[in-house]
Parts: sequence; C-alpha cells; structure tokens
Amino acid sequence: MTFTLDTLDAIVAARSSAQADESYTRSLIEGGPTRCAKKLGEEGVEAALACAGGTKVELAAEAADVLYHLLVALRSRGVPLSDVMSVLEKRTEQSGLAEKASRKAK
Ligand SMILES: N=c1c2ncn([C@@H]3O[C@H](COP(=O)(O)OP(=O)(O)OP(=O)(O)O)[C@@H](O)[C@H]3O)c2ncn1[C@@H]1O[C@H](COP(=O)(O)O)[C@@H](O)[C@H]1O
Repeated sequence: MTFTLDTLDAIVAARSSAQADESYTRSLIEGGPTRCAKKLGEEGVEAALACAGGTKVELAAEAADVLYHLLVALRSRGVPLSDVMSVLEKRTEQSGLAEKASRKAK
C-alpha cells in the first residue's frame, strides 16, 4: 500500500485519542493549538535550515517532521486535511505567478 499524507493523517487521528503517556501525538493535542504551533514553527525553521545547508537526507527528515507537525496542528484547530487539499486544488486553476500578479493589481 502506498503511504500518503492521508495515511499519516489517519494515524494522527487515531493517536489523538490515545493516552498522553503512550502517544506523542496525544500529548501535543492536549497541549492545545499553541503547543502545536510552537512545534510546527520549530520544525519549519529546521527544515528551512536543512534546505539551505543540510544534506538531502537531512532535508527529507526535517520535511517529514514538518508534515507530521502540520497535520497535528491542523487537527488541534479542527481543520481537516481535505480543506487544505481543496485550497490547493482550487489553485491549480491558475499559475502561482498569475495569482501573485492579480493580488498586486488589487
Ligand atoms: N510521523 C511522526 C513523527 N514525525 C516526527 N515525530 C516526532 O516529532 C518530534 C520532533 O522532533 P524534536 O527533535 O523536536 O523532538 P523533541 O525535542 O523530543 O520534541 P519535544 O519534546 O520538543 O516535543 C520527535 O519526537 C519525533 O519523534 C513524530 N511522531 C509521530 N509520528 C507518527 O505518529 C505515529 C503515532 O505516534 P504516537 O502518537 O507517539 O503514538 C507514529 O507511529 C508515526 O507514524
């Protein structure tokens, strides 16, 4: 079976209702959106540093941390992954450059 973001999101959903002392995911969710946001920010910075100067292996590992912590952060605020995918799908209707230009014109 292919491992996808949906697969990881299902794991995060299941672990969100585990015991906090048995699950890192649950301990983050119990800490609330602020705790989740702090971890997401830390991992984002670590991924950016790996992109700028780390090895490809380090970048892949840091990117994995970002995706996991992003899914936990979304869950902490009750935002489904499908909402994020809908936003991305809508954006395929035009190029990123065209979207940027339309905002500057406003
Ligand atoms: N994919 C992940 C995943 N990616 C990263 N991490 C954790 O995210 C943390 C980030 O790294 P840090 O160096 O910041 O860790 P840290 O300093 O120990 O973290 P803090 O004490 O600051 O929270 C590490 O503890 C990683 O283990 C993850 N933890 C869990 N998962 C998935 O979630 C599943 C359920 O995990 P539990 O909820 O723990 O059962 C696992 O089987 C995995 O599939």
